[in-house]
Amino acid sequence: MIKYKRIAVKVGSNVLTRPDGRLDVTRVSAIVDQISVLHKAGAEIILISSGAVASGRSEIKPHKKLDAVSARQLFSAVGQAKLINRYYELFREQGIACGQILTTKENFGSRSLYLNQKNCISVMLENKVIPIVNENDTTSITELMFTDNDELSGLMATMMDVDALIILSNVDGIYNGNPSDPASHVIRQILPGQQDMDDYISDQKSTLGRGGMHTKCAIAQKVAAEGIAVMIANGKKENILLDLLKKSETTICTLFVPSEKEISSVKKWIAHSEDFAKGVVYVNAGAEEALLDESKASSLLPVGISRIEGEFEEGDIVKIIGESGRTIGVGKVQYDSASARKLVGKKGHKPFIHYDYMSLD
Ligand SMILES: Nc1ncnc2c1ncn2[C@@H]1O[C@H](COP(=O)(O)OP(=O)(O)O)[C@@H](O)[C@H]1O
Ligand SMILES: N[C@@H](CCC(=O)OP(=O)(O)O)C(=O)O
Repeated sequence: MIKYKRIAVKVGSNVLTRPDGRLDVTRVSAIVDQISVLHKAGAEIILISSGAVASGRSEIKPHKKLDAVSARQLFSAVGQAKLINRYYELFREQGIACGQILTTKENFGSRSLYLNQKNCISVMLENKVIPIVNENDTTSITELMFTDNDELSGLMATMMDVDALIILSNVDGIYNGNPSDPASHVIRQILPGQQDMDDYISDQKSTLGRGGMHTKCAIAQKVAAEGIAVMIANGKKENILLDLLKKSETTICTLFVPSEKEISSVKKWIAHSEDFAKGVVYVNAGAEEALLDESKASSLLPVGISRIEGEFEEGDIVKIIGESGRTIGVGKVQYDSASARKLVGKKGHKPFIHYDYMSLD
């Protein structure tokens, strides 16, 4: 019996490649076998798989030295084809259909693109097809790339309302010190709103990883705050996925305990939309206090605004900043910037951001 119905599984580059950089077909096969068991037991799995750049790099030797962007484009174009081909054949041997989704950060930037993408994955799941998601590294513009696939997996987990997100890396979880120091151990559980983890985590990364443990941890905390259980575990261990789900008490990982607070799906989208903010709204002290008062739900009214920056349309996302300069949150606006500027500080108008369309930090 599996505890979770819908699960997002993210597999890092290092899990899927050998020390010499080649695709580790045995590991890919082991991951596919475990996902197949879960799929056959009735779980809906969304696989977020890195490994395109790493598998392309070992496949092709460029004629001349390439700049970073060209190298990423070339290696991912070749590597993604190789990777998805492996997955396709391995899932087919299990009698399971899989499909490829290559996405970019822009696809999360507007509600319509977001819902379109959500629809695609929903229809795949309804038809028992396993979605295999990766960033489209061939067309992603450097400034608009996901920090790494951990960020992408967090967005996917929230968008698809999964019950659990499992992040498979090359370490057993988050250590309370340097993972290679025998004196440090894996932190087994992190409660909602718990401590700042930065003291434990170094900037050290695995050889092929992009974001490192800092992003993994920040994403995991954000996703858990939205009610989704998150586990960081070692994808190189035999049967790790099945053990995490069937022998959770005894399997080493870092579990981010999900918050019990109910959050609407639009609020979840807004919570992950800060990078797409088209403008900034500065609020006065009274409005800041009202917004941050957890005992009641307050919308942001024009009377609480002191200044507006940027040009935006109704329905765009803006960042909310308090008098001290601190970012309070983000929200979807009910005015365009020109109309809003005319109403700054004025009473008796509809909310600039309704509470239901606001996510506070
Ligand atoms: N406190 C910590 N606990 C665990 N790993 C850590 C810690 N601090 C830094 N790391 C590094 O984070 C790496 C995993 O992140 P990353 O390189 O992004 O992997 P992936 O390819 O799986 O996304 C580990 O290999 C480890 O070197
Ligand atoms: N989209 C890239 C993934 C880069 C990345 O985020 O890697 P990782 O930190 O190992 O999950 C690829 O497939 O190579």
